[in-house]
Formats: sequence, structure tokens, C-alpha cells
Amino acid sequence: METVILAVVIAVVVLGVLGGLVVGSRRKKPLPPPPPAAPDITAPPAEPHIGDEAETPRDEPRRTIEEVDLPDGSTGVAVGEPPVVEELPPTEIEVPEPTAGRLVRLRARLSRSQNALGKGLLTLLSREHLDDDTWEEIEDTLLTADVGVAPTQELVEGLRERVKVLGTRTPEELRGLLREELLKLVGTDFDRTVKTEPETSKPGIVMVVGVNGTGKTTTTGKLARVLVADGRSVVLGAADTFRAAAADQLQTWGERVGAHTVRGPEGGDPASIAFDAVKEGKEIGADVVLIDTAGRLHTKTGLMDELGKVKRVVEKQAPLDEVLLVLDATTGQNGLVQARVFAEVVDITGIVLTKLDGTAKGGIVIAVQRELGVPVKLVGLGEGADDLAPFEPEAFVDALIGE
Ligand SMILES: Nc1nc2c(ncn2[C@@H]2O[C@H](COP(=O)(O)OP(=O)(O)OP(=O)(O)O)[C@@H](O)[C@H]2O)c(=O)[nH]1
Repeated sequence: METVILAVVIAVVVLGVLGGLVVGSRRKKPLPPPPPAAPDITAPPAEPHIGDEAETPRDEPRRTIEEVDLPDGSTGVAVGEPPVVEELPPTEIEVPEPTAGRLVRLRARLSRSQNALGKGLLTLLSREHLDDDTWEEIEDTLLTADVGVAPTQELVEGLRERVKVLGTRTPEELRGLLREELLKLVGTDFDRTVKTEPETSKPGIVMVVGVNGTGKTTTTGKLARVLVADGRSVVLGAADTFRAAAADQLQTWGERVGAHTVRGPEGGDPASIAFDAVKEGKEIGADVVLIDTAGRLHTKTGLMDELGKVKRVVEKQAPLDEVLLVLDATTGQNGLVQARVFAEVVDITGIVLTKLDGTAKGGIVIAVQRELGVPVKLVGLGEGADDLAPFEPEAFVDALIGE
């Protein structure tokens, strides 16, 4: 009996101790953290400007737009119920306008911005007496339109000579002379095709360089459309990791025409993104890989290091077929300075002049070709998706002199 009583007492004591431990451990458990009141969004870094120094890579985890819940007004989904997944409509793939004759289509825009130059020259040339003062005014008109000193002198000398030989002259003859002389300066012998078809194996690789804000990312996106319009498949490489929104912007351009964009973390290594883009282009058998880069001009060494590295890393897989320098036509002489710096850093093979719709200084086409010895291959004539046109000297000069 005593043994039974002893066993019961031990059992009660043991149960009491165990119960106390469980309650104690429950009490010690930390409370779960309160749910955050608002989404923890990292503030986007300020946009850089020309002259800003590169920041150290910002590779802290950032939530993508897909991961951020948007408030929808509902009180939330009851526990246990499967979440309602709303299917987003697939992005509609656009069919870009054909590239042939784009400059002719956009000629009105070009005439509107450049007409003052042609009109001014023709008015001066129609004066009864073409004395020294008039020729000086012709020179000034050309210089004001950013044609550049040496090309201006060549044009004036050529015209002077031909007008003298001609004797009497009709407006039509004058227009013809001016057209020929301008065409000579713009150059009709350059090969202006954007090289995207390598002789050996696909894909063609195009690197797009230029100072931020010149329209580089927009041009890369528009160029993807030009290529898609010509029946080519494109992969985009968002190697401009400096500006926060550049990769998103490029990706949006790509999605519109069904081109995939290879991108990395903001502030990541541009060379490795460029490498991955070319690798993907090869793997999926794409026709062309377009690589958008960042262009800070703070120090030439920094720029040289970055672009040089992108080029070297890409060329581990295949040589670059084209290096396009994007210049903003509205920046005039400043554009020439940029051209010089970039040309020292990389071998530019073609120039894209953007925003020609917004300046009367179309003479920059002539000046920049002289400066670099490479042709203008594309011109931007507006913010519309298909407002990038292959450059055609005849159509350009005709727009200039109002034909
Ligand atoms: N009017 C006009 N605007 C243009 C043209 N090309 C580009 N733009 C505008 O120029 C602005 C700058 O273009 P972006 O492509 O963002 O410039 P970016 O050089 O890539 O700048 P980062 O991405 O900072 O390197 C945008 O508002 C474009 O729409 C053009 O041919 N005409």
C-alpha cells in the first residue's frame, strides 16, 4: 500500500514539474514581430548626371515590381484559402514600321527643324551681286548650323567657283549647285549599314555607347525595333547599370517587340551582363545582340576601364560587329567633344544623331563625320517608337534645302 501511495506522489510531483517547464518555456518564447505597417521599399538612388562619379555597386536585395503587393482594397485572404492568382494579359507584341523609306516619311520633321539653313543659303545665293559680304554671310549661316570651319570653307569655295563659271543663274540652278555641294560634304560613299551580320557565326553584336541623356537607351530600344522590322531576332543586354531605371526602360522596349532583355542587379558589373547577353544570344540562336552601356564622362580613365572591359569580356565569345556612338544633335559643339573622348576609348564604327527634330543645327552631321571619320548611320527624329531612321544623304540634303 505504501509503495502505491509513494508511486502516486512521485507521479504527481513529476507531472507538476513538467507542466511548469512547458508553461515557462511558452512564456519565454519571444513574441512574433509585428507585421510591417508599410512595404519596406528601398529609396531609389538619385539619378546621376554627366560628371557624377560612379557609386559603389548597390547590390543589397531590392524587391522587384512583381514582388511588391499593391493595395487592392480587400481585407485579405482568409487563412487556408488558396490565394487568388490573377493572370496578367500577355504583353501584346507590336509590329514596327518597315525601315525602308523611314527618312522620307520623317522628312517633314527634318525640314521643319532644318529648313532655316537651306532657306537662308538660297536667299543669300539669289542676291543679284554675290560680293564678299554675301559670301561671308553664307559662311556665317553654315557655321551657325554647326557645319564646322573646314567644311564651311570648302563649301563656300566650291560654290563660289561654280557660280562664277555659271555666269547668270536661275533659282533652280542655284538650288542644284547647293544640293551637289552639300551632298559632297555629307558624303555619298560611306557604307552606312549597321553591321549586324557577322561573316562567321551568329549573333551580330552591337555595342551602343554615349553620354547619359543623349538618348542611348531609347536608341537601343528603337534599334531593336528596326531590326525586328527587318525580320531579325534580338537579345538586349542592359549593361547600363548606373541609372536605376535604364534596365526597366530597355526591357519595356524589348517586350514590345518580343526581344528578351538580359539584366543584372542595379550597380552590378556591366561586363558580366554583356557577357551573359551574348551567351544567351548564342544559345537561343538570336540574330543580333544589342548592348546598352553607361557613359559617364567624369574621368576618361573610368570610362575607358568600363567600356574597355565590356568589349574585352564580350570578345571572349565573338568580336563586336558595330560600336555605335549616340550623340544628341542639340548639344552642338559639346557633342563633338564627347565624340572625341569616346573615340579615344573605343573604336567607334558608326554614329547615331538623336533629337535632330529639335534643332536647326543639322550641320553637326557633317562636322561629326569629319571629326571621327566614321559615318552617321542612324538619326533620331522624335520620341515615337519608330522615329529612328537609317541615314540617307540625299533625303537629308533635300530636307535641308526644302525640296
Ligand atoms: N525629340 C527627341 N527626343 C528623343 C530622341 N531620342 C531620344 N529622345 C528622348 O531623350 C530622352 C533621354 O533618352 P534616354 O534614352 O533615356 O537617354 P540615355 O542616353 O539612355 O540616358 P541613360 O539611360 O541615363 O544613359 C528621352 O526622353 C527620349 O525620349 C529623338 O530622336 N528626338
